[in-house]
Parts: sequence; structure tokens; C-alpha cells
Amino acid sequence: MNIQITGPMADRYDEILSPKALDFLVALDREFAARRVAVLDTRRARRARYAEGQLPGFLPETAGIRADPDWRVAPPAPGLVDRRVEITGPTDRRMTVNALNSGARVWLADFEDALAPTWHNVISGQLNLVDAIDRRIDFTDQRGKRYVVGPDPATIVVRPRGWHLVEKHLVVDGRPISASLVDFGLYFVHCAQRQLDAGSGPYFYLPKLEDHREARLWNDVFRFAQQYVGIPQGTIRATVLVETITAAFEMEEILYELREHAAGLNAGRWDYIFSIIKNFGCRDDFVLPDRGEVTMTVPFMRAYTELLVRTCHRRGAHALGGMAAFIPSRDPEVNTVALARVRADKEREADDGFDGSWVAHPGLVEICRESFDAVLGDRPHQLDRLRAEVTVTADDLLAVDRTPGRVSADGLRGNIAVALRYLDAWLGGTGAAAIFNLMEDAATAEIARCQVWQWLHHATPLAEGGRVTPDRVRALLADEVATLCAERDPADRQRITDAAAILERTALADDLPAFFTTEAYAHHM
Ligand SMILES: CC(=O)SCCNC(=O)CCNC(=O)[C@H](O)C(C)(C)COP(=O)(O)OP(=O)(O)OC[C@H]1O[C@@H](n2cnc3c(N)ncnc32)[C@H](O)[C@@H]1OP(=O)(O)O
Ligand SMILES: O=CC(=O)O
Ligand SMILES: [Mg+2]
Repeated sequence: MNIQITGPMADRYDEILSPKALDFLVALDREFAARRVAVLDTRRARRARYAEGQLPGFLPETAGIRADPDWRVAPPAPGLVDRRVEITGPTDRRMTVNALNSGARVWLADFEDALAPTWHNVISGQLNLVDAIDRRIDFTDQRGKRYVVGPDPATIVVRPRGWHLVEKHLVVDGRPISASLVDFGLYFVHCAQRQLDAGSGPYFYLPKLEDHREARLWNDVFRFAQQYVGIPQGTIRATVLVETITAAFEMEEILYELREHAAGLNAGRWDYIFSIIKNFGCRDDFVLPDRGEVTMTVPFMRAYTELLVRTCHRRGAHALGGMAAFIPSRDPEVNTVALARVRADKEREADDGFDGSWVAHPGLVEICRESFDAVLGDRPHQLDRLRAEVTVTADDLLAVDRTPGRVSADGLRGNIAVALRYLDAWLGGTGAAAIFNLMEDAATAEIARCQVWQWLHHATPLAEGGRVTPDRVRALLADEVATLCAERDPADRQRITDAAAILERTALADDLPAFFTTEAYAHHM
């Protein structure tokens, strides 16, 4: 074995970084590292083609898979039959207990959009999962509040980091390991059997896939892992986030590749919007209005969710709705509006045929449950609602220019403020934060960053007059830095300055970096 741990060892880390676990990570790396690099090369080449004006379409070479009416995905596994409410969140101890007890059917234990991937967060998150399954996680906090996992906890579904990221604290042959393989591998090696013994299973959400070949790579990882530990092929279940524009053209193929492990598709709306800006940001017919105006009912978002439900149900897979970014507030007026918006969002999804949806906060579980109860009643899902009347064309998926709305001075300032504040939180080790009454995470912050870049790139006119220029953006950023510094302890100044520098590099440069996380990761020791 040739693996180095370059991060510090803290209490109980050796339980997660055991010889058996490290052997498994090395085996995964040897088998799949080169294929991951090929995936990233393919992504880069595709983005370059789009920058030159090409647009995606449905693939002619896989038309046979789409036309074949006969194939289906695996049947739903224990704990994943009724998914009407799923709560998402990071894997710190408090959130773990709260999510398991929230009343949601599923907990998406997040190493991705909601996690700042510090070494501590990554390893302690794995420890918390082991402890939660073993029922050894109970604790009392400094306030004297007792945290005990209740009798009917949510089913755990782990979301590893995407293929673009590495875990620099684990190095094989001088190279950092894929963060996807680390998050998947550590959970799988420690918890697959534990979960099976508990009547559940090793379940995953797969983020940010761009095409069906990436799904094939994951399927091969699953086959390898199941054989390695000696559990039957087809034990794992994976729900894929359709959160890139390219994956939207390959939903059928993604389910097909993963069919022995597939549990459904999720409409990851925030990364989806980010992906549209990232891929087509140079085109003036793809300029989006203010972030708050890109709702789920604008034509290109509607086309995407309608196609997702139809595709899933045709293949026997669950269709899961996405995240309304509104969270409960202590301000009663703000709270009333937020809860009404979440309710409208969940009711629309249930009416459209989704089988369940996501909430970001325990205070929203009931609203989501009620919205789906009203449509599902006692049925666990609505897979029988085939939505055969839905037809979605490539033009529909790409109809970004039919999005109503405007680019405003407030929208520009808001994006700069949110991106800055989120980066500050992320650098401080927090991957999801309430900012101006909305849940912000890596995906929503990416939209804010990329909109600034897109509007600058096009010198977009503002509704109030004037245009988006580098001078205007720099002045707003300086202003927002000053406001944030004034709110915070002087000890936070350096981090805020670092956050502003990352935002300058990733939103004001000529080229748009594919992810801020790959740029900012160097700051995590
Ligand atoms: C684009 C996407 O990928 S969406 C999915 C990724 N994003 C996420 O998962 C975000 C998840 N949500 C969160 O992290 C949080 O709700 C935040 C950060 C937005 C707000 O959290 P807080 O500021 O702690 O909210 P608030 O003070 O109202 O929390 C009240 C209680 O609910 C708990 N709580 C809040 N959200 C969650 C959650 N998602 N899971 C579990 N517990 C939660 C808090 O821990 C707190 O518990 P306590 O009373 O025991 O101390
Ligand atoms: O992961 C979910 C998203 O909306 O992005
Ligand atoms: Mg996402």
C-alpha cells in the first residue's frame, strides 16, 4: 500500500482511516483514477465546443435506448419506497441527529453542496454516520439540549463530492485521491454492511454528472465495490441529480447505465441554472435576469422538470423535486412569505407527478409532507403517473431567451453580497448558511458568482440605467466587504479579504473558472 495521510489525526480518526479502509481507497484509486481524469478532459473539451457556439442535443447514437420501451431500473430498495419528504444537510453531529429525527423519510447526508470540505468536516462527517447507524451518536450540547436519535429515523442517503474535486489529505503515488472516491469509499467500507444489517442499504446521491459515461463510471465503481466486500451486485442504490444541462439530454441513458443500481433522478435546480450560465454564458441569447426571477415556472426550467418526471416514471424510477431556498425565519412577516413560497413549490411538484421532494430545514418537513399527502394519500409514490402527454424538445430545454425578467442594480449587488458572504462562510468551514433569509450553498453561490461574470462579459444594461462594468462591480465589492467587516469581529478580516480575492479571481477574470471550489480549496488546510 502506498497511501499517505497528510491531514492531522484527531480523536478517533483512526477508526475511519483504518488499514482496511485505506486499502479499499487505494484499490478504488488504482482502478478508477485514470477514468476520472478522462471524464474531466471530456468536460473541458465539451465546454470549449459550447464556447465556440455549439449546443447540446439528444444523442443519435443512443436513440435505441430511448426508443426501447421495455427496460426498467431496479425495484425500490428498503427505506426508499416512500420518499415524499427528503431533508438535506451537512453531517455535523447536531445536524445529523436533527435530520434523522426530522420526520423526513430520507436524509441526504451531504458531503457536497452543503459541505465545506475541510479535513475535519470530511472525516468527522464519516464518524458521525457510523455513530448514527450504531446508535452511539447521542450527546448533550453546551446549552444542555439533549440529542438522541429517535425510534423512526430517516433513511440515510450519502452524497459524495463530485468528480471535479480531490481530497488533498489522502495521497496515492504522490497524487491526491478523487474526493468522490474518498466520500463514497469511506462510507461504503464502513457502513454498507452495517446498513444491510439494520434492514436498509448503502444508498447514494450522485451529484453534477454531465453525461451517461459518467454514470457508467459510477456503475463500474459500484460493481467493483460490491465485489470487493462480497455483497451481491445490485445492493447499492443511487439517485442521480440531473443538475447540468448536458445530463438533461441524457436522462434515459443515465438511468440505463445505472439500471441495476438506479433509484431515481432528482431535479437539482440550483446547479442546473449554474450549469446553463457556465456553458453558454458567452452567448447573448442566454443572459439570465436577476437570480430571484429564474423560477421553476420559467419555460426552460419547466421543460426540464416535466421531462424528468416523464423519463423516471417510464423507467420505474422515483422522480424527486428540488430545493426551495426559502427557510423559516424568526421575523413573522418574512416567515409567512417563505412558508407560502415553499408550499406553492411543493404543491406544484406533487401535482406535476414528482414522488417526493427536498427541504433544507426541519421546519419545512410538514409543509412538504402535507403537499405530497394531498396527492399521494396512502400510496408511497406515483410511479404509475406516466405523463405520456409530455413532449420536450431540445429547443424547449434551451429556451433560456424566453425567461421573463430584468437585470437590476439590486440583483447585481445581491449577487456580489451573497457570493462574498458565502465564500467567507465556506472558508470558515461552513458549507450551508442562511444569508438574507435564504439557504445558500455551493450551488446557489455559484449562480451568484457566474451571473456577475455573465453580466460583466456582456456589459449588460441595468433596468435602472447604466451597464454592468468592471468599475461598478469592483466598487460594489469594496462596499460589501466594508459592510461585512463592520458586522464582524476584526479577527475575521483576513478571511473576508481572502473571500473577496477569490471572488475577484473567479467572477471578474476574462475566463470563467468551472468551479469556485477548486480555486478556493487551497485555503483549506
Ligand atoms: C442546492 C442544494 O444542493 S440544496 C442541498 C444542500 N444544502 C443544504 O442541505 C442546506 C441545509 N440547510 C442548512 O444547512 C441549514 O438549514 C441552514 C444553514 C440554511 C440554516 O441553519 P440554522 O441557521 O442552524 O437554522 P435554524 O437556527 O433555524 O435551525 C434550527 C434548528 O434546526 C436545525 N437544522 C436546520 N437545518 C437543518 C438541516 N438541514 N438538517 C438538520 N437540522 C437542521 C439546526 O441545527 C437547529 O437545531 P437546534 O435547535 O438543535 O440547534
Ligand atoms: O443539489 C441540488 C441543486 O439544486 O444544485
Ligand atoms: Mg447541486
